[in-house]
Amino acid sequence: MITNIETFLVDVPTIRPHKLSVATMNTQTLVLVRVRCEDGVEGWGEATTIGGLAYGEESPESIKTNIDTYFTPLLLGMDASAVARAMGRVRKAFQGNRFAKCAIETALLDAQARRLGVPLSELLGGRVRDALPVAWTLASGDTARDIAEAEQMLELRRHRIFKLKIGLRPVGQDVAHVLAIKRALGDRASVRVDVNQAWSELDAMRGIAALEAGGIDLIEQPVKAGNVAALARLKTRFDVAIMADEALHGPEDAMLLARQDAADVYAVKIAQSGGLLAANEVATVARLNGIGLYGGTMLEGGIGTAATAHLCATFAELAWDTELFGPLLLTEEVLAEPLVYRDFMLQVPTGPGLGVEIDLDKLRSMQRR
Ligand SMILES: O=C(O)C[C@H]1C=CC(=O)O1
Ligand SMILES: [Mn+2]
Repeated sequence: MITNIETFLVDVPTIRPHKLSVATMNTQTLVLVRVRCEDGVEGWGEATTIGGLAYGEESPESIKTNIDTYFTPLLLGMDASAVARAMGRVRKAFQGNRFAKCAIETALLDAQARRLGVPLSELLGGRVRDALPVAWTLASGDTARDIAEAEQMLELRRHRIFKLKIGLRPVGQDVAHVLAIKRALGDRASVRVDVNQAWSELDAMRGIAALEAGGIDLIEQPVKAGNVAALARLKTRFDVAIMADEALHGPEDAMLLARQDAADVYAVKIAQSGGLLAANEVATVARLNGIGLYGGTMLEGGIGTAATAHLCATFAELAWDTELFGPLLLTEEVLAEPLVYRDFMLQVPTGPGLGVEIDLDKLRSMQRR
């Protein structure tokens, strides 16, 4: 039986400013959920988003309030080991709130996997890989600093895939910035861009042509999420891979984008999808339509990152790797033992459930009050 649900907001400074077209992040607010059960088992989930309300329509504060006010009273007393049944009631009772649903579902699945003594990946169908290649986002806003950061990551053997955040400056300036970085790194790295919806279709036609000619491998969400027709036209027009991110809010969007042949790659994000199982459905739609997969992040800490890693470990094909670097962007760790990044890969935890332990004292000392 579910006996207690607790939510935490934790403000953690980033290691440097992280500049997106929609926000500049100097701190990240982790939204964490602990579900405790009568049998002594507990599970953790995460509902972290980016830039308050700048990126999505759920804020850290609204997620916490909605879980505390609506989800918790509904869930208390339910059978903790009947996860699908509990989530069915949640989905029936509450519209939207994908991040909150993801955190609750993750916590229930973490608890159930611990109860069964298996890694979460085994509840999700079984892992086919133990480590995942991880991209790093260069987003300091400064070309020379980004190149130095990339060189350092290559030297450390931590990342050899780099995603550049653009869309804030005029197209010509952004293109010059990206191509300078690509020229410096050459064939030693895959360089990709994320426009976070900032371009018009005309901007995109100019920008993508230049980026494609300069050897950039992937263009993420160049135009507005709602402009699926433009995304489809860009996919047809260019050879370089086009990835849908903000346009994807779960399995229905995955179907819609596939029907319109709008993207070569899907960024699979568990919170954006409304949970691990919905994210798995997004991946299934992609697979059935010949669309490549990329393990995406909302710059979560160790809990959400581990959860996504367990899901990605079950994908037969993961052609575009992952960007599961969230904890590395933060100055503080909430896990007792940090996730292991080695040889350009994140090692998927092997212990029961998420396979991570939370440092509760530390968490409480950082908790927003
Ligand atoms: O992909 C996004 O839009 C959000 C996020 C993921 C990596 C990063 O730097 O920002
Ligand atoms: Mn993105």
